[in-house]
Amino acid sequence: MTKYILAFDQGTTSSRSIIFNRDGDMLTVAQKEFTQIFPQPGWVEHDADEIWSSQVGVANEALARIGIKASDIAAIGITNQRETTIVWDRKTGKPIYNAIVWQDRRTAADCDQLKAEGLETTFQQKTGLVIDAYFSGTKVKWLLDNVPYAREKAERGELAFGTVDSWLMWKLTQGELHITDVTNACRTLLFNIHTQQWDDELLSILNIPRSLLPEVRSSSEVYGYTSEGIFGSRIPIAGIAGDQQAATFGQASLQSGMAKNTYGTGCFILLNTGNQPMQSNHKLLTTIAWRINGRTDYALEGSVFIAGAVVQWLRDGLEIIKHSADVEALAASVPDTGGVYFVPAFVGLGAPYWDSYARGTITGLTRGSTNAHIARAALDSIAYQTADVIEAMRQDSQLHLRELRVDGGASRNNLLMQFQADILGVPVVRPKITETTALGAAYLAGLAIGYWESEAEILQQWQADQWFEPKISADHRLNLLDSWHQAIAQTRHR
Ligand SMILES: Nc1ncnc2c1ncn2[C@@H]1O[C@H](COP(=O)(O)OP(=O)(O)O)[C@@H](O)[C@H]1O
Ligand SMILES: O=P(O)(O)OC[C@H](O)CO
Repeated sequence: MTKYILAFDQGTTSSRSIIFNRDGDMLTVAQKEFTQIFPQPGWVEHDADEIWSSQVGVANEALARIGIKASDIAAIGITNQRETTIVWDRKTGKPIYNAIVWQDRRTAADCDQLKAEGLETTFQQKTGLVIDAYFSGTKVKWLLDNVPYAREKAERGELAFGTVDSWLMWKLTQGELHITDVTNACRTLLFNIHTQQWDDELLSILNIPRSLLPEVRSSSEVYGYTSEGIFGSRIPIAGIAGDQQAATFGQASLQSGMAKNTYGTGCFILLNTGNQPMQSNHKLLTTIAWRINGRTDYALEGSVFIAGAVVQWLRDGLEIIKHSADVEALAASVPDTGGVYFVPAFVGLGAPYWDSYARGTITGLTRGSTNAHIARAALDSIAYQTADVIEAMRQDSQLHLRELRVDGGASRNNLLMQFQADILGVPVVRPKITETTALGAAYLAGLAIGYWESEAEILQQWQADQWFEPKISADHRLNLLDSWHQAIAQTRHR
């Protein structure tokens, strides 16, 4: 009987389950959006039970669609929205509060306080991260300080913390396993990326008891099996990685110097830097790309908070398009932005600025500006933000990128991809399989059980679909970037 790999891709806006075969072909995708909860401005939550029910629901749907059973699945790989924080009661298995999502800014003032205490270097040297509300650490502290009796319970060892991978693993094994992998652990502000251990000094700064924390494992190994009641028969769970690291793996950016950008709600650019962590001098993150068979690869990451989400705002806020895909035709109806620049700092700015208090700005409007100019400026902003990150990577690593591999919903937009190549002066390449996040998780699981033999096999499976070559002159590029940086300056919080 042919066996398949089932990937769980638990994202910010939807849960997806995708089934792959040995050739890395996608046989089916089942997807379900779930509720986004905005209790206050700047706060974003998910219902952790809905995360679980939607994920298991789409897994069953995917199996049913192609008429296979759990016993036909060789292994499950899990990939997930990162940093999103869940704390649950070990005895009842019930979350003590909603999941606090990576986008949530409620702990921005706590982060300011940590910075004022001069702790930036300590956190950066140990975790590779900047102090920001984006990461899990201050979210866990907030839960312990604000949910009634949470701290007392945590101190008695009654609570468990996990990112979404840990939560899914706990549910899949009915409370048998409380684990995470290094790629998720390294996004918490609590994990030392050099020793690959939870760090007592950081735990004490944030006042988080160690008993809350999951055991940290590699990204590719048989961690355990799904409980019998869930899919009928027990399936090995053999891969875990945060979604951006999984996408880097799925893009076969397996060698130092290779980079990918995923254009979803935000944009996440990861540059593989090989077996040594590279510290950034330009506010990029040093992150673990994966750990396989005792070997750790690292990446430099630039996280941009608003990318495809600016297109959603054109759709839902301004209502100038009906569907996200309509933005391409509207933007292409004008030759350029007519001098309009749009900085979509709706939730502040991520890398390389890390300005929590910047807000969105549109500059250069004239009587001649139209919806089309604004749409084009919105698309361009995605490419400019990426260019800022890649310039910071160039300065940090001295590497000149040979190509940028792209994926994610907005990478379908050819106008955007062409402008991305133009503004970078680097070719952009879109692969045949753009579900690279799920594919990466499938590969990690498959490697652990010998379904795929080696990373060399994975390198061979990656195939380009479309190339976008830079077409504008270096002078034109510099002028555009200069105007963009003037717009950024107007956006910054002073
Ligand atoms: N043709 C398009 N042009 C620009 N943006 C698009 C297009 N199609 C989808 N998007 C944007 O891509 C995002 C969805 O991509 P996806 O990879 O599913 O994101 P996520 O995993 O963050 O939920 C949405 O923000 C949407 O506005
Ligand atoms: O779920 P996505 O694709 O928006 O990715 C979210 C990132 O993991 C946040 O760090």
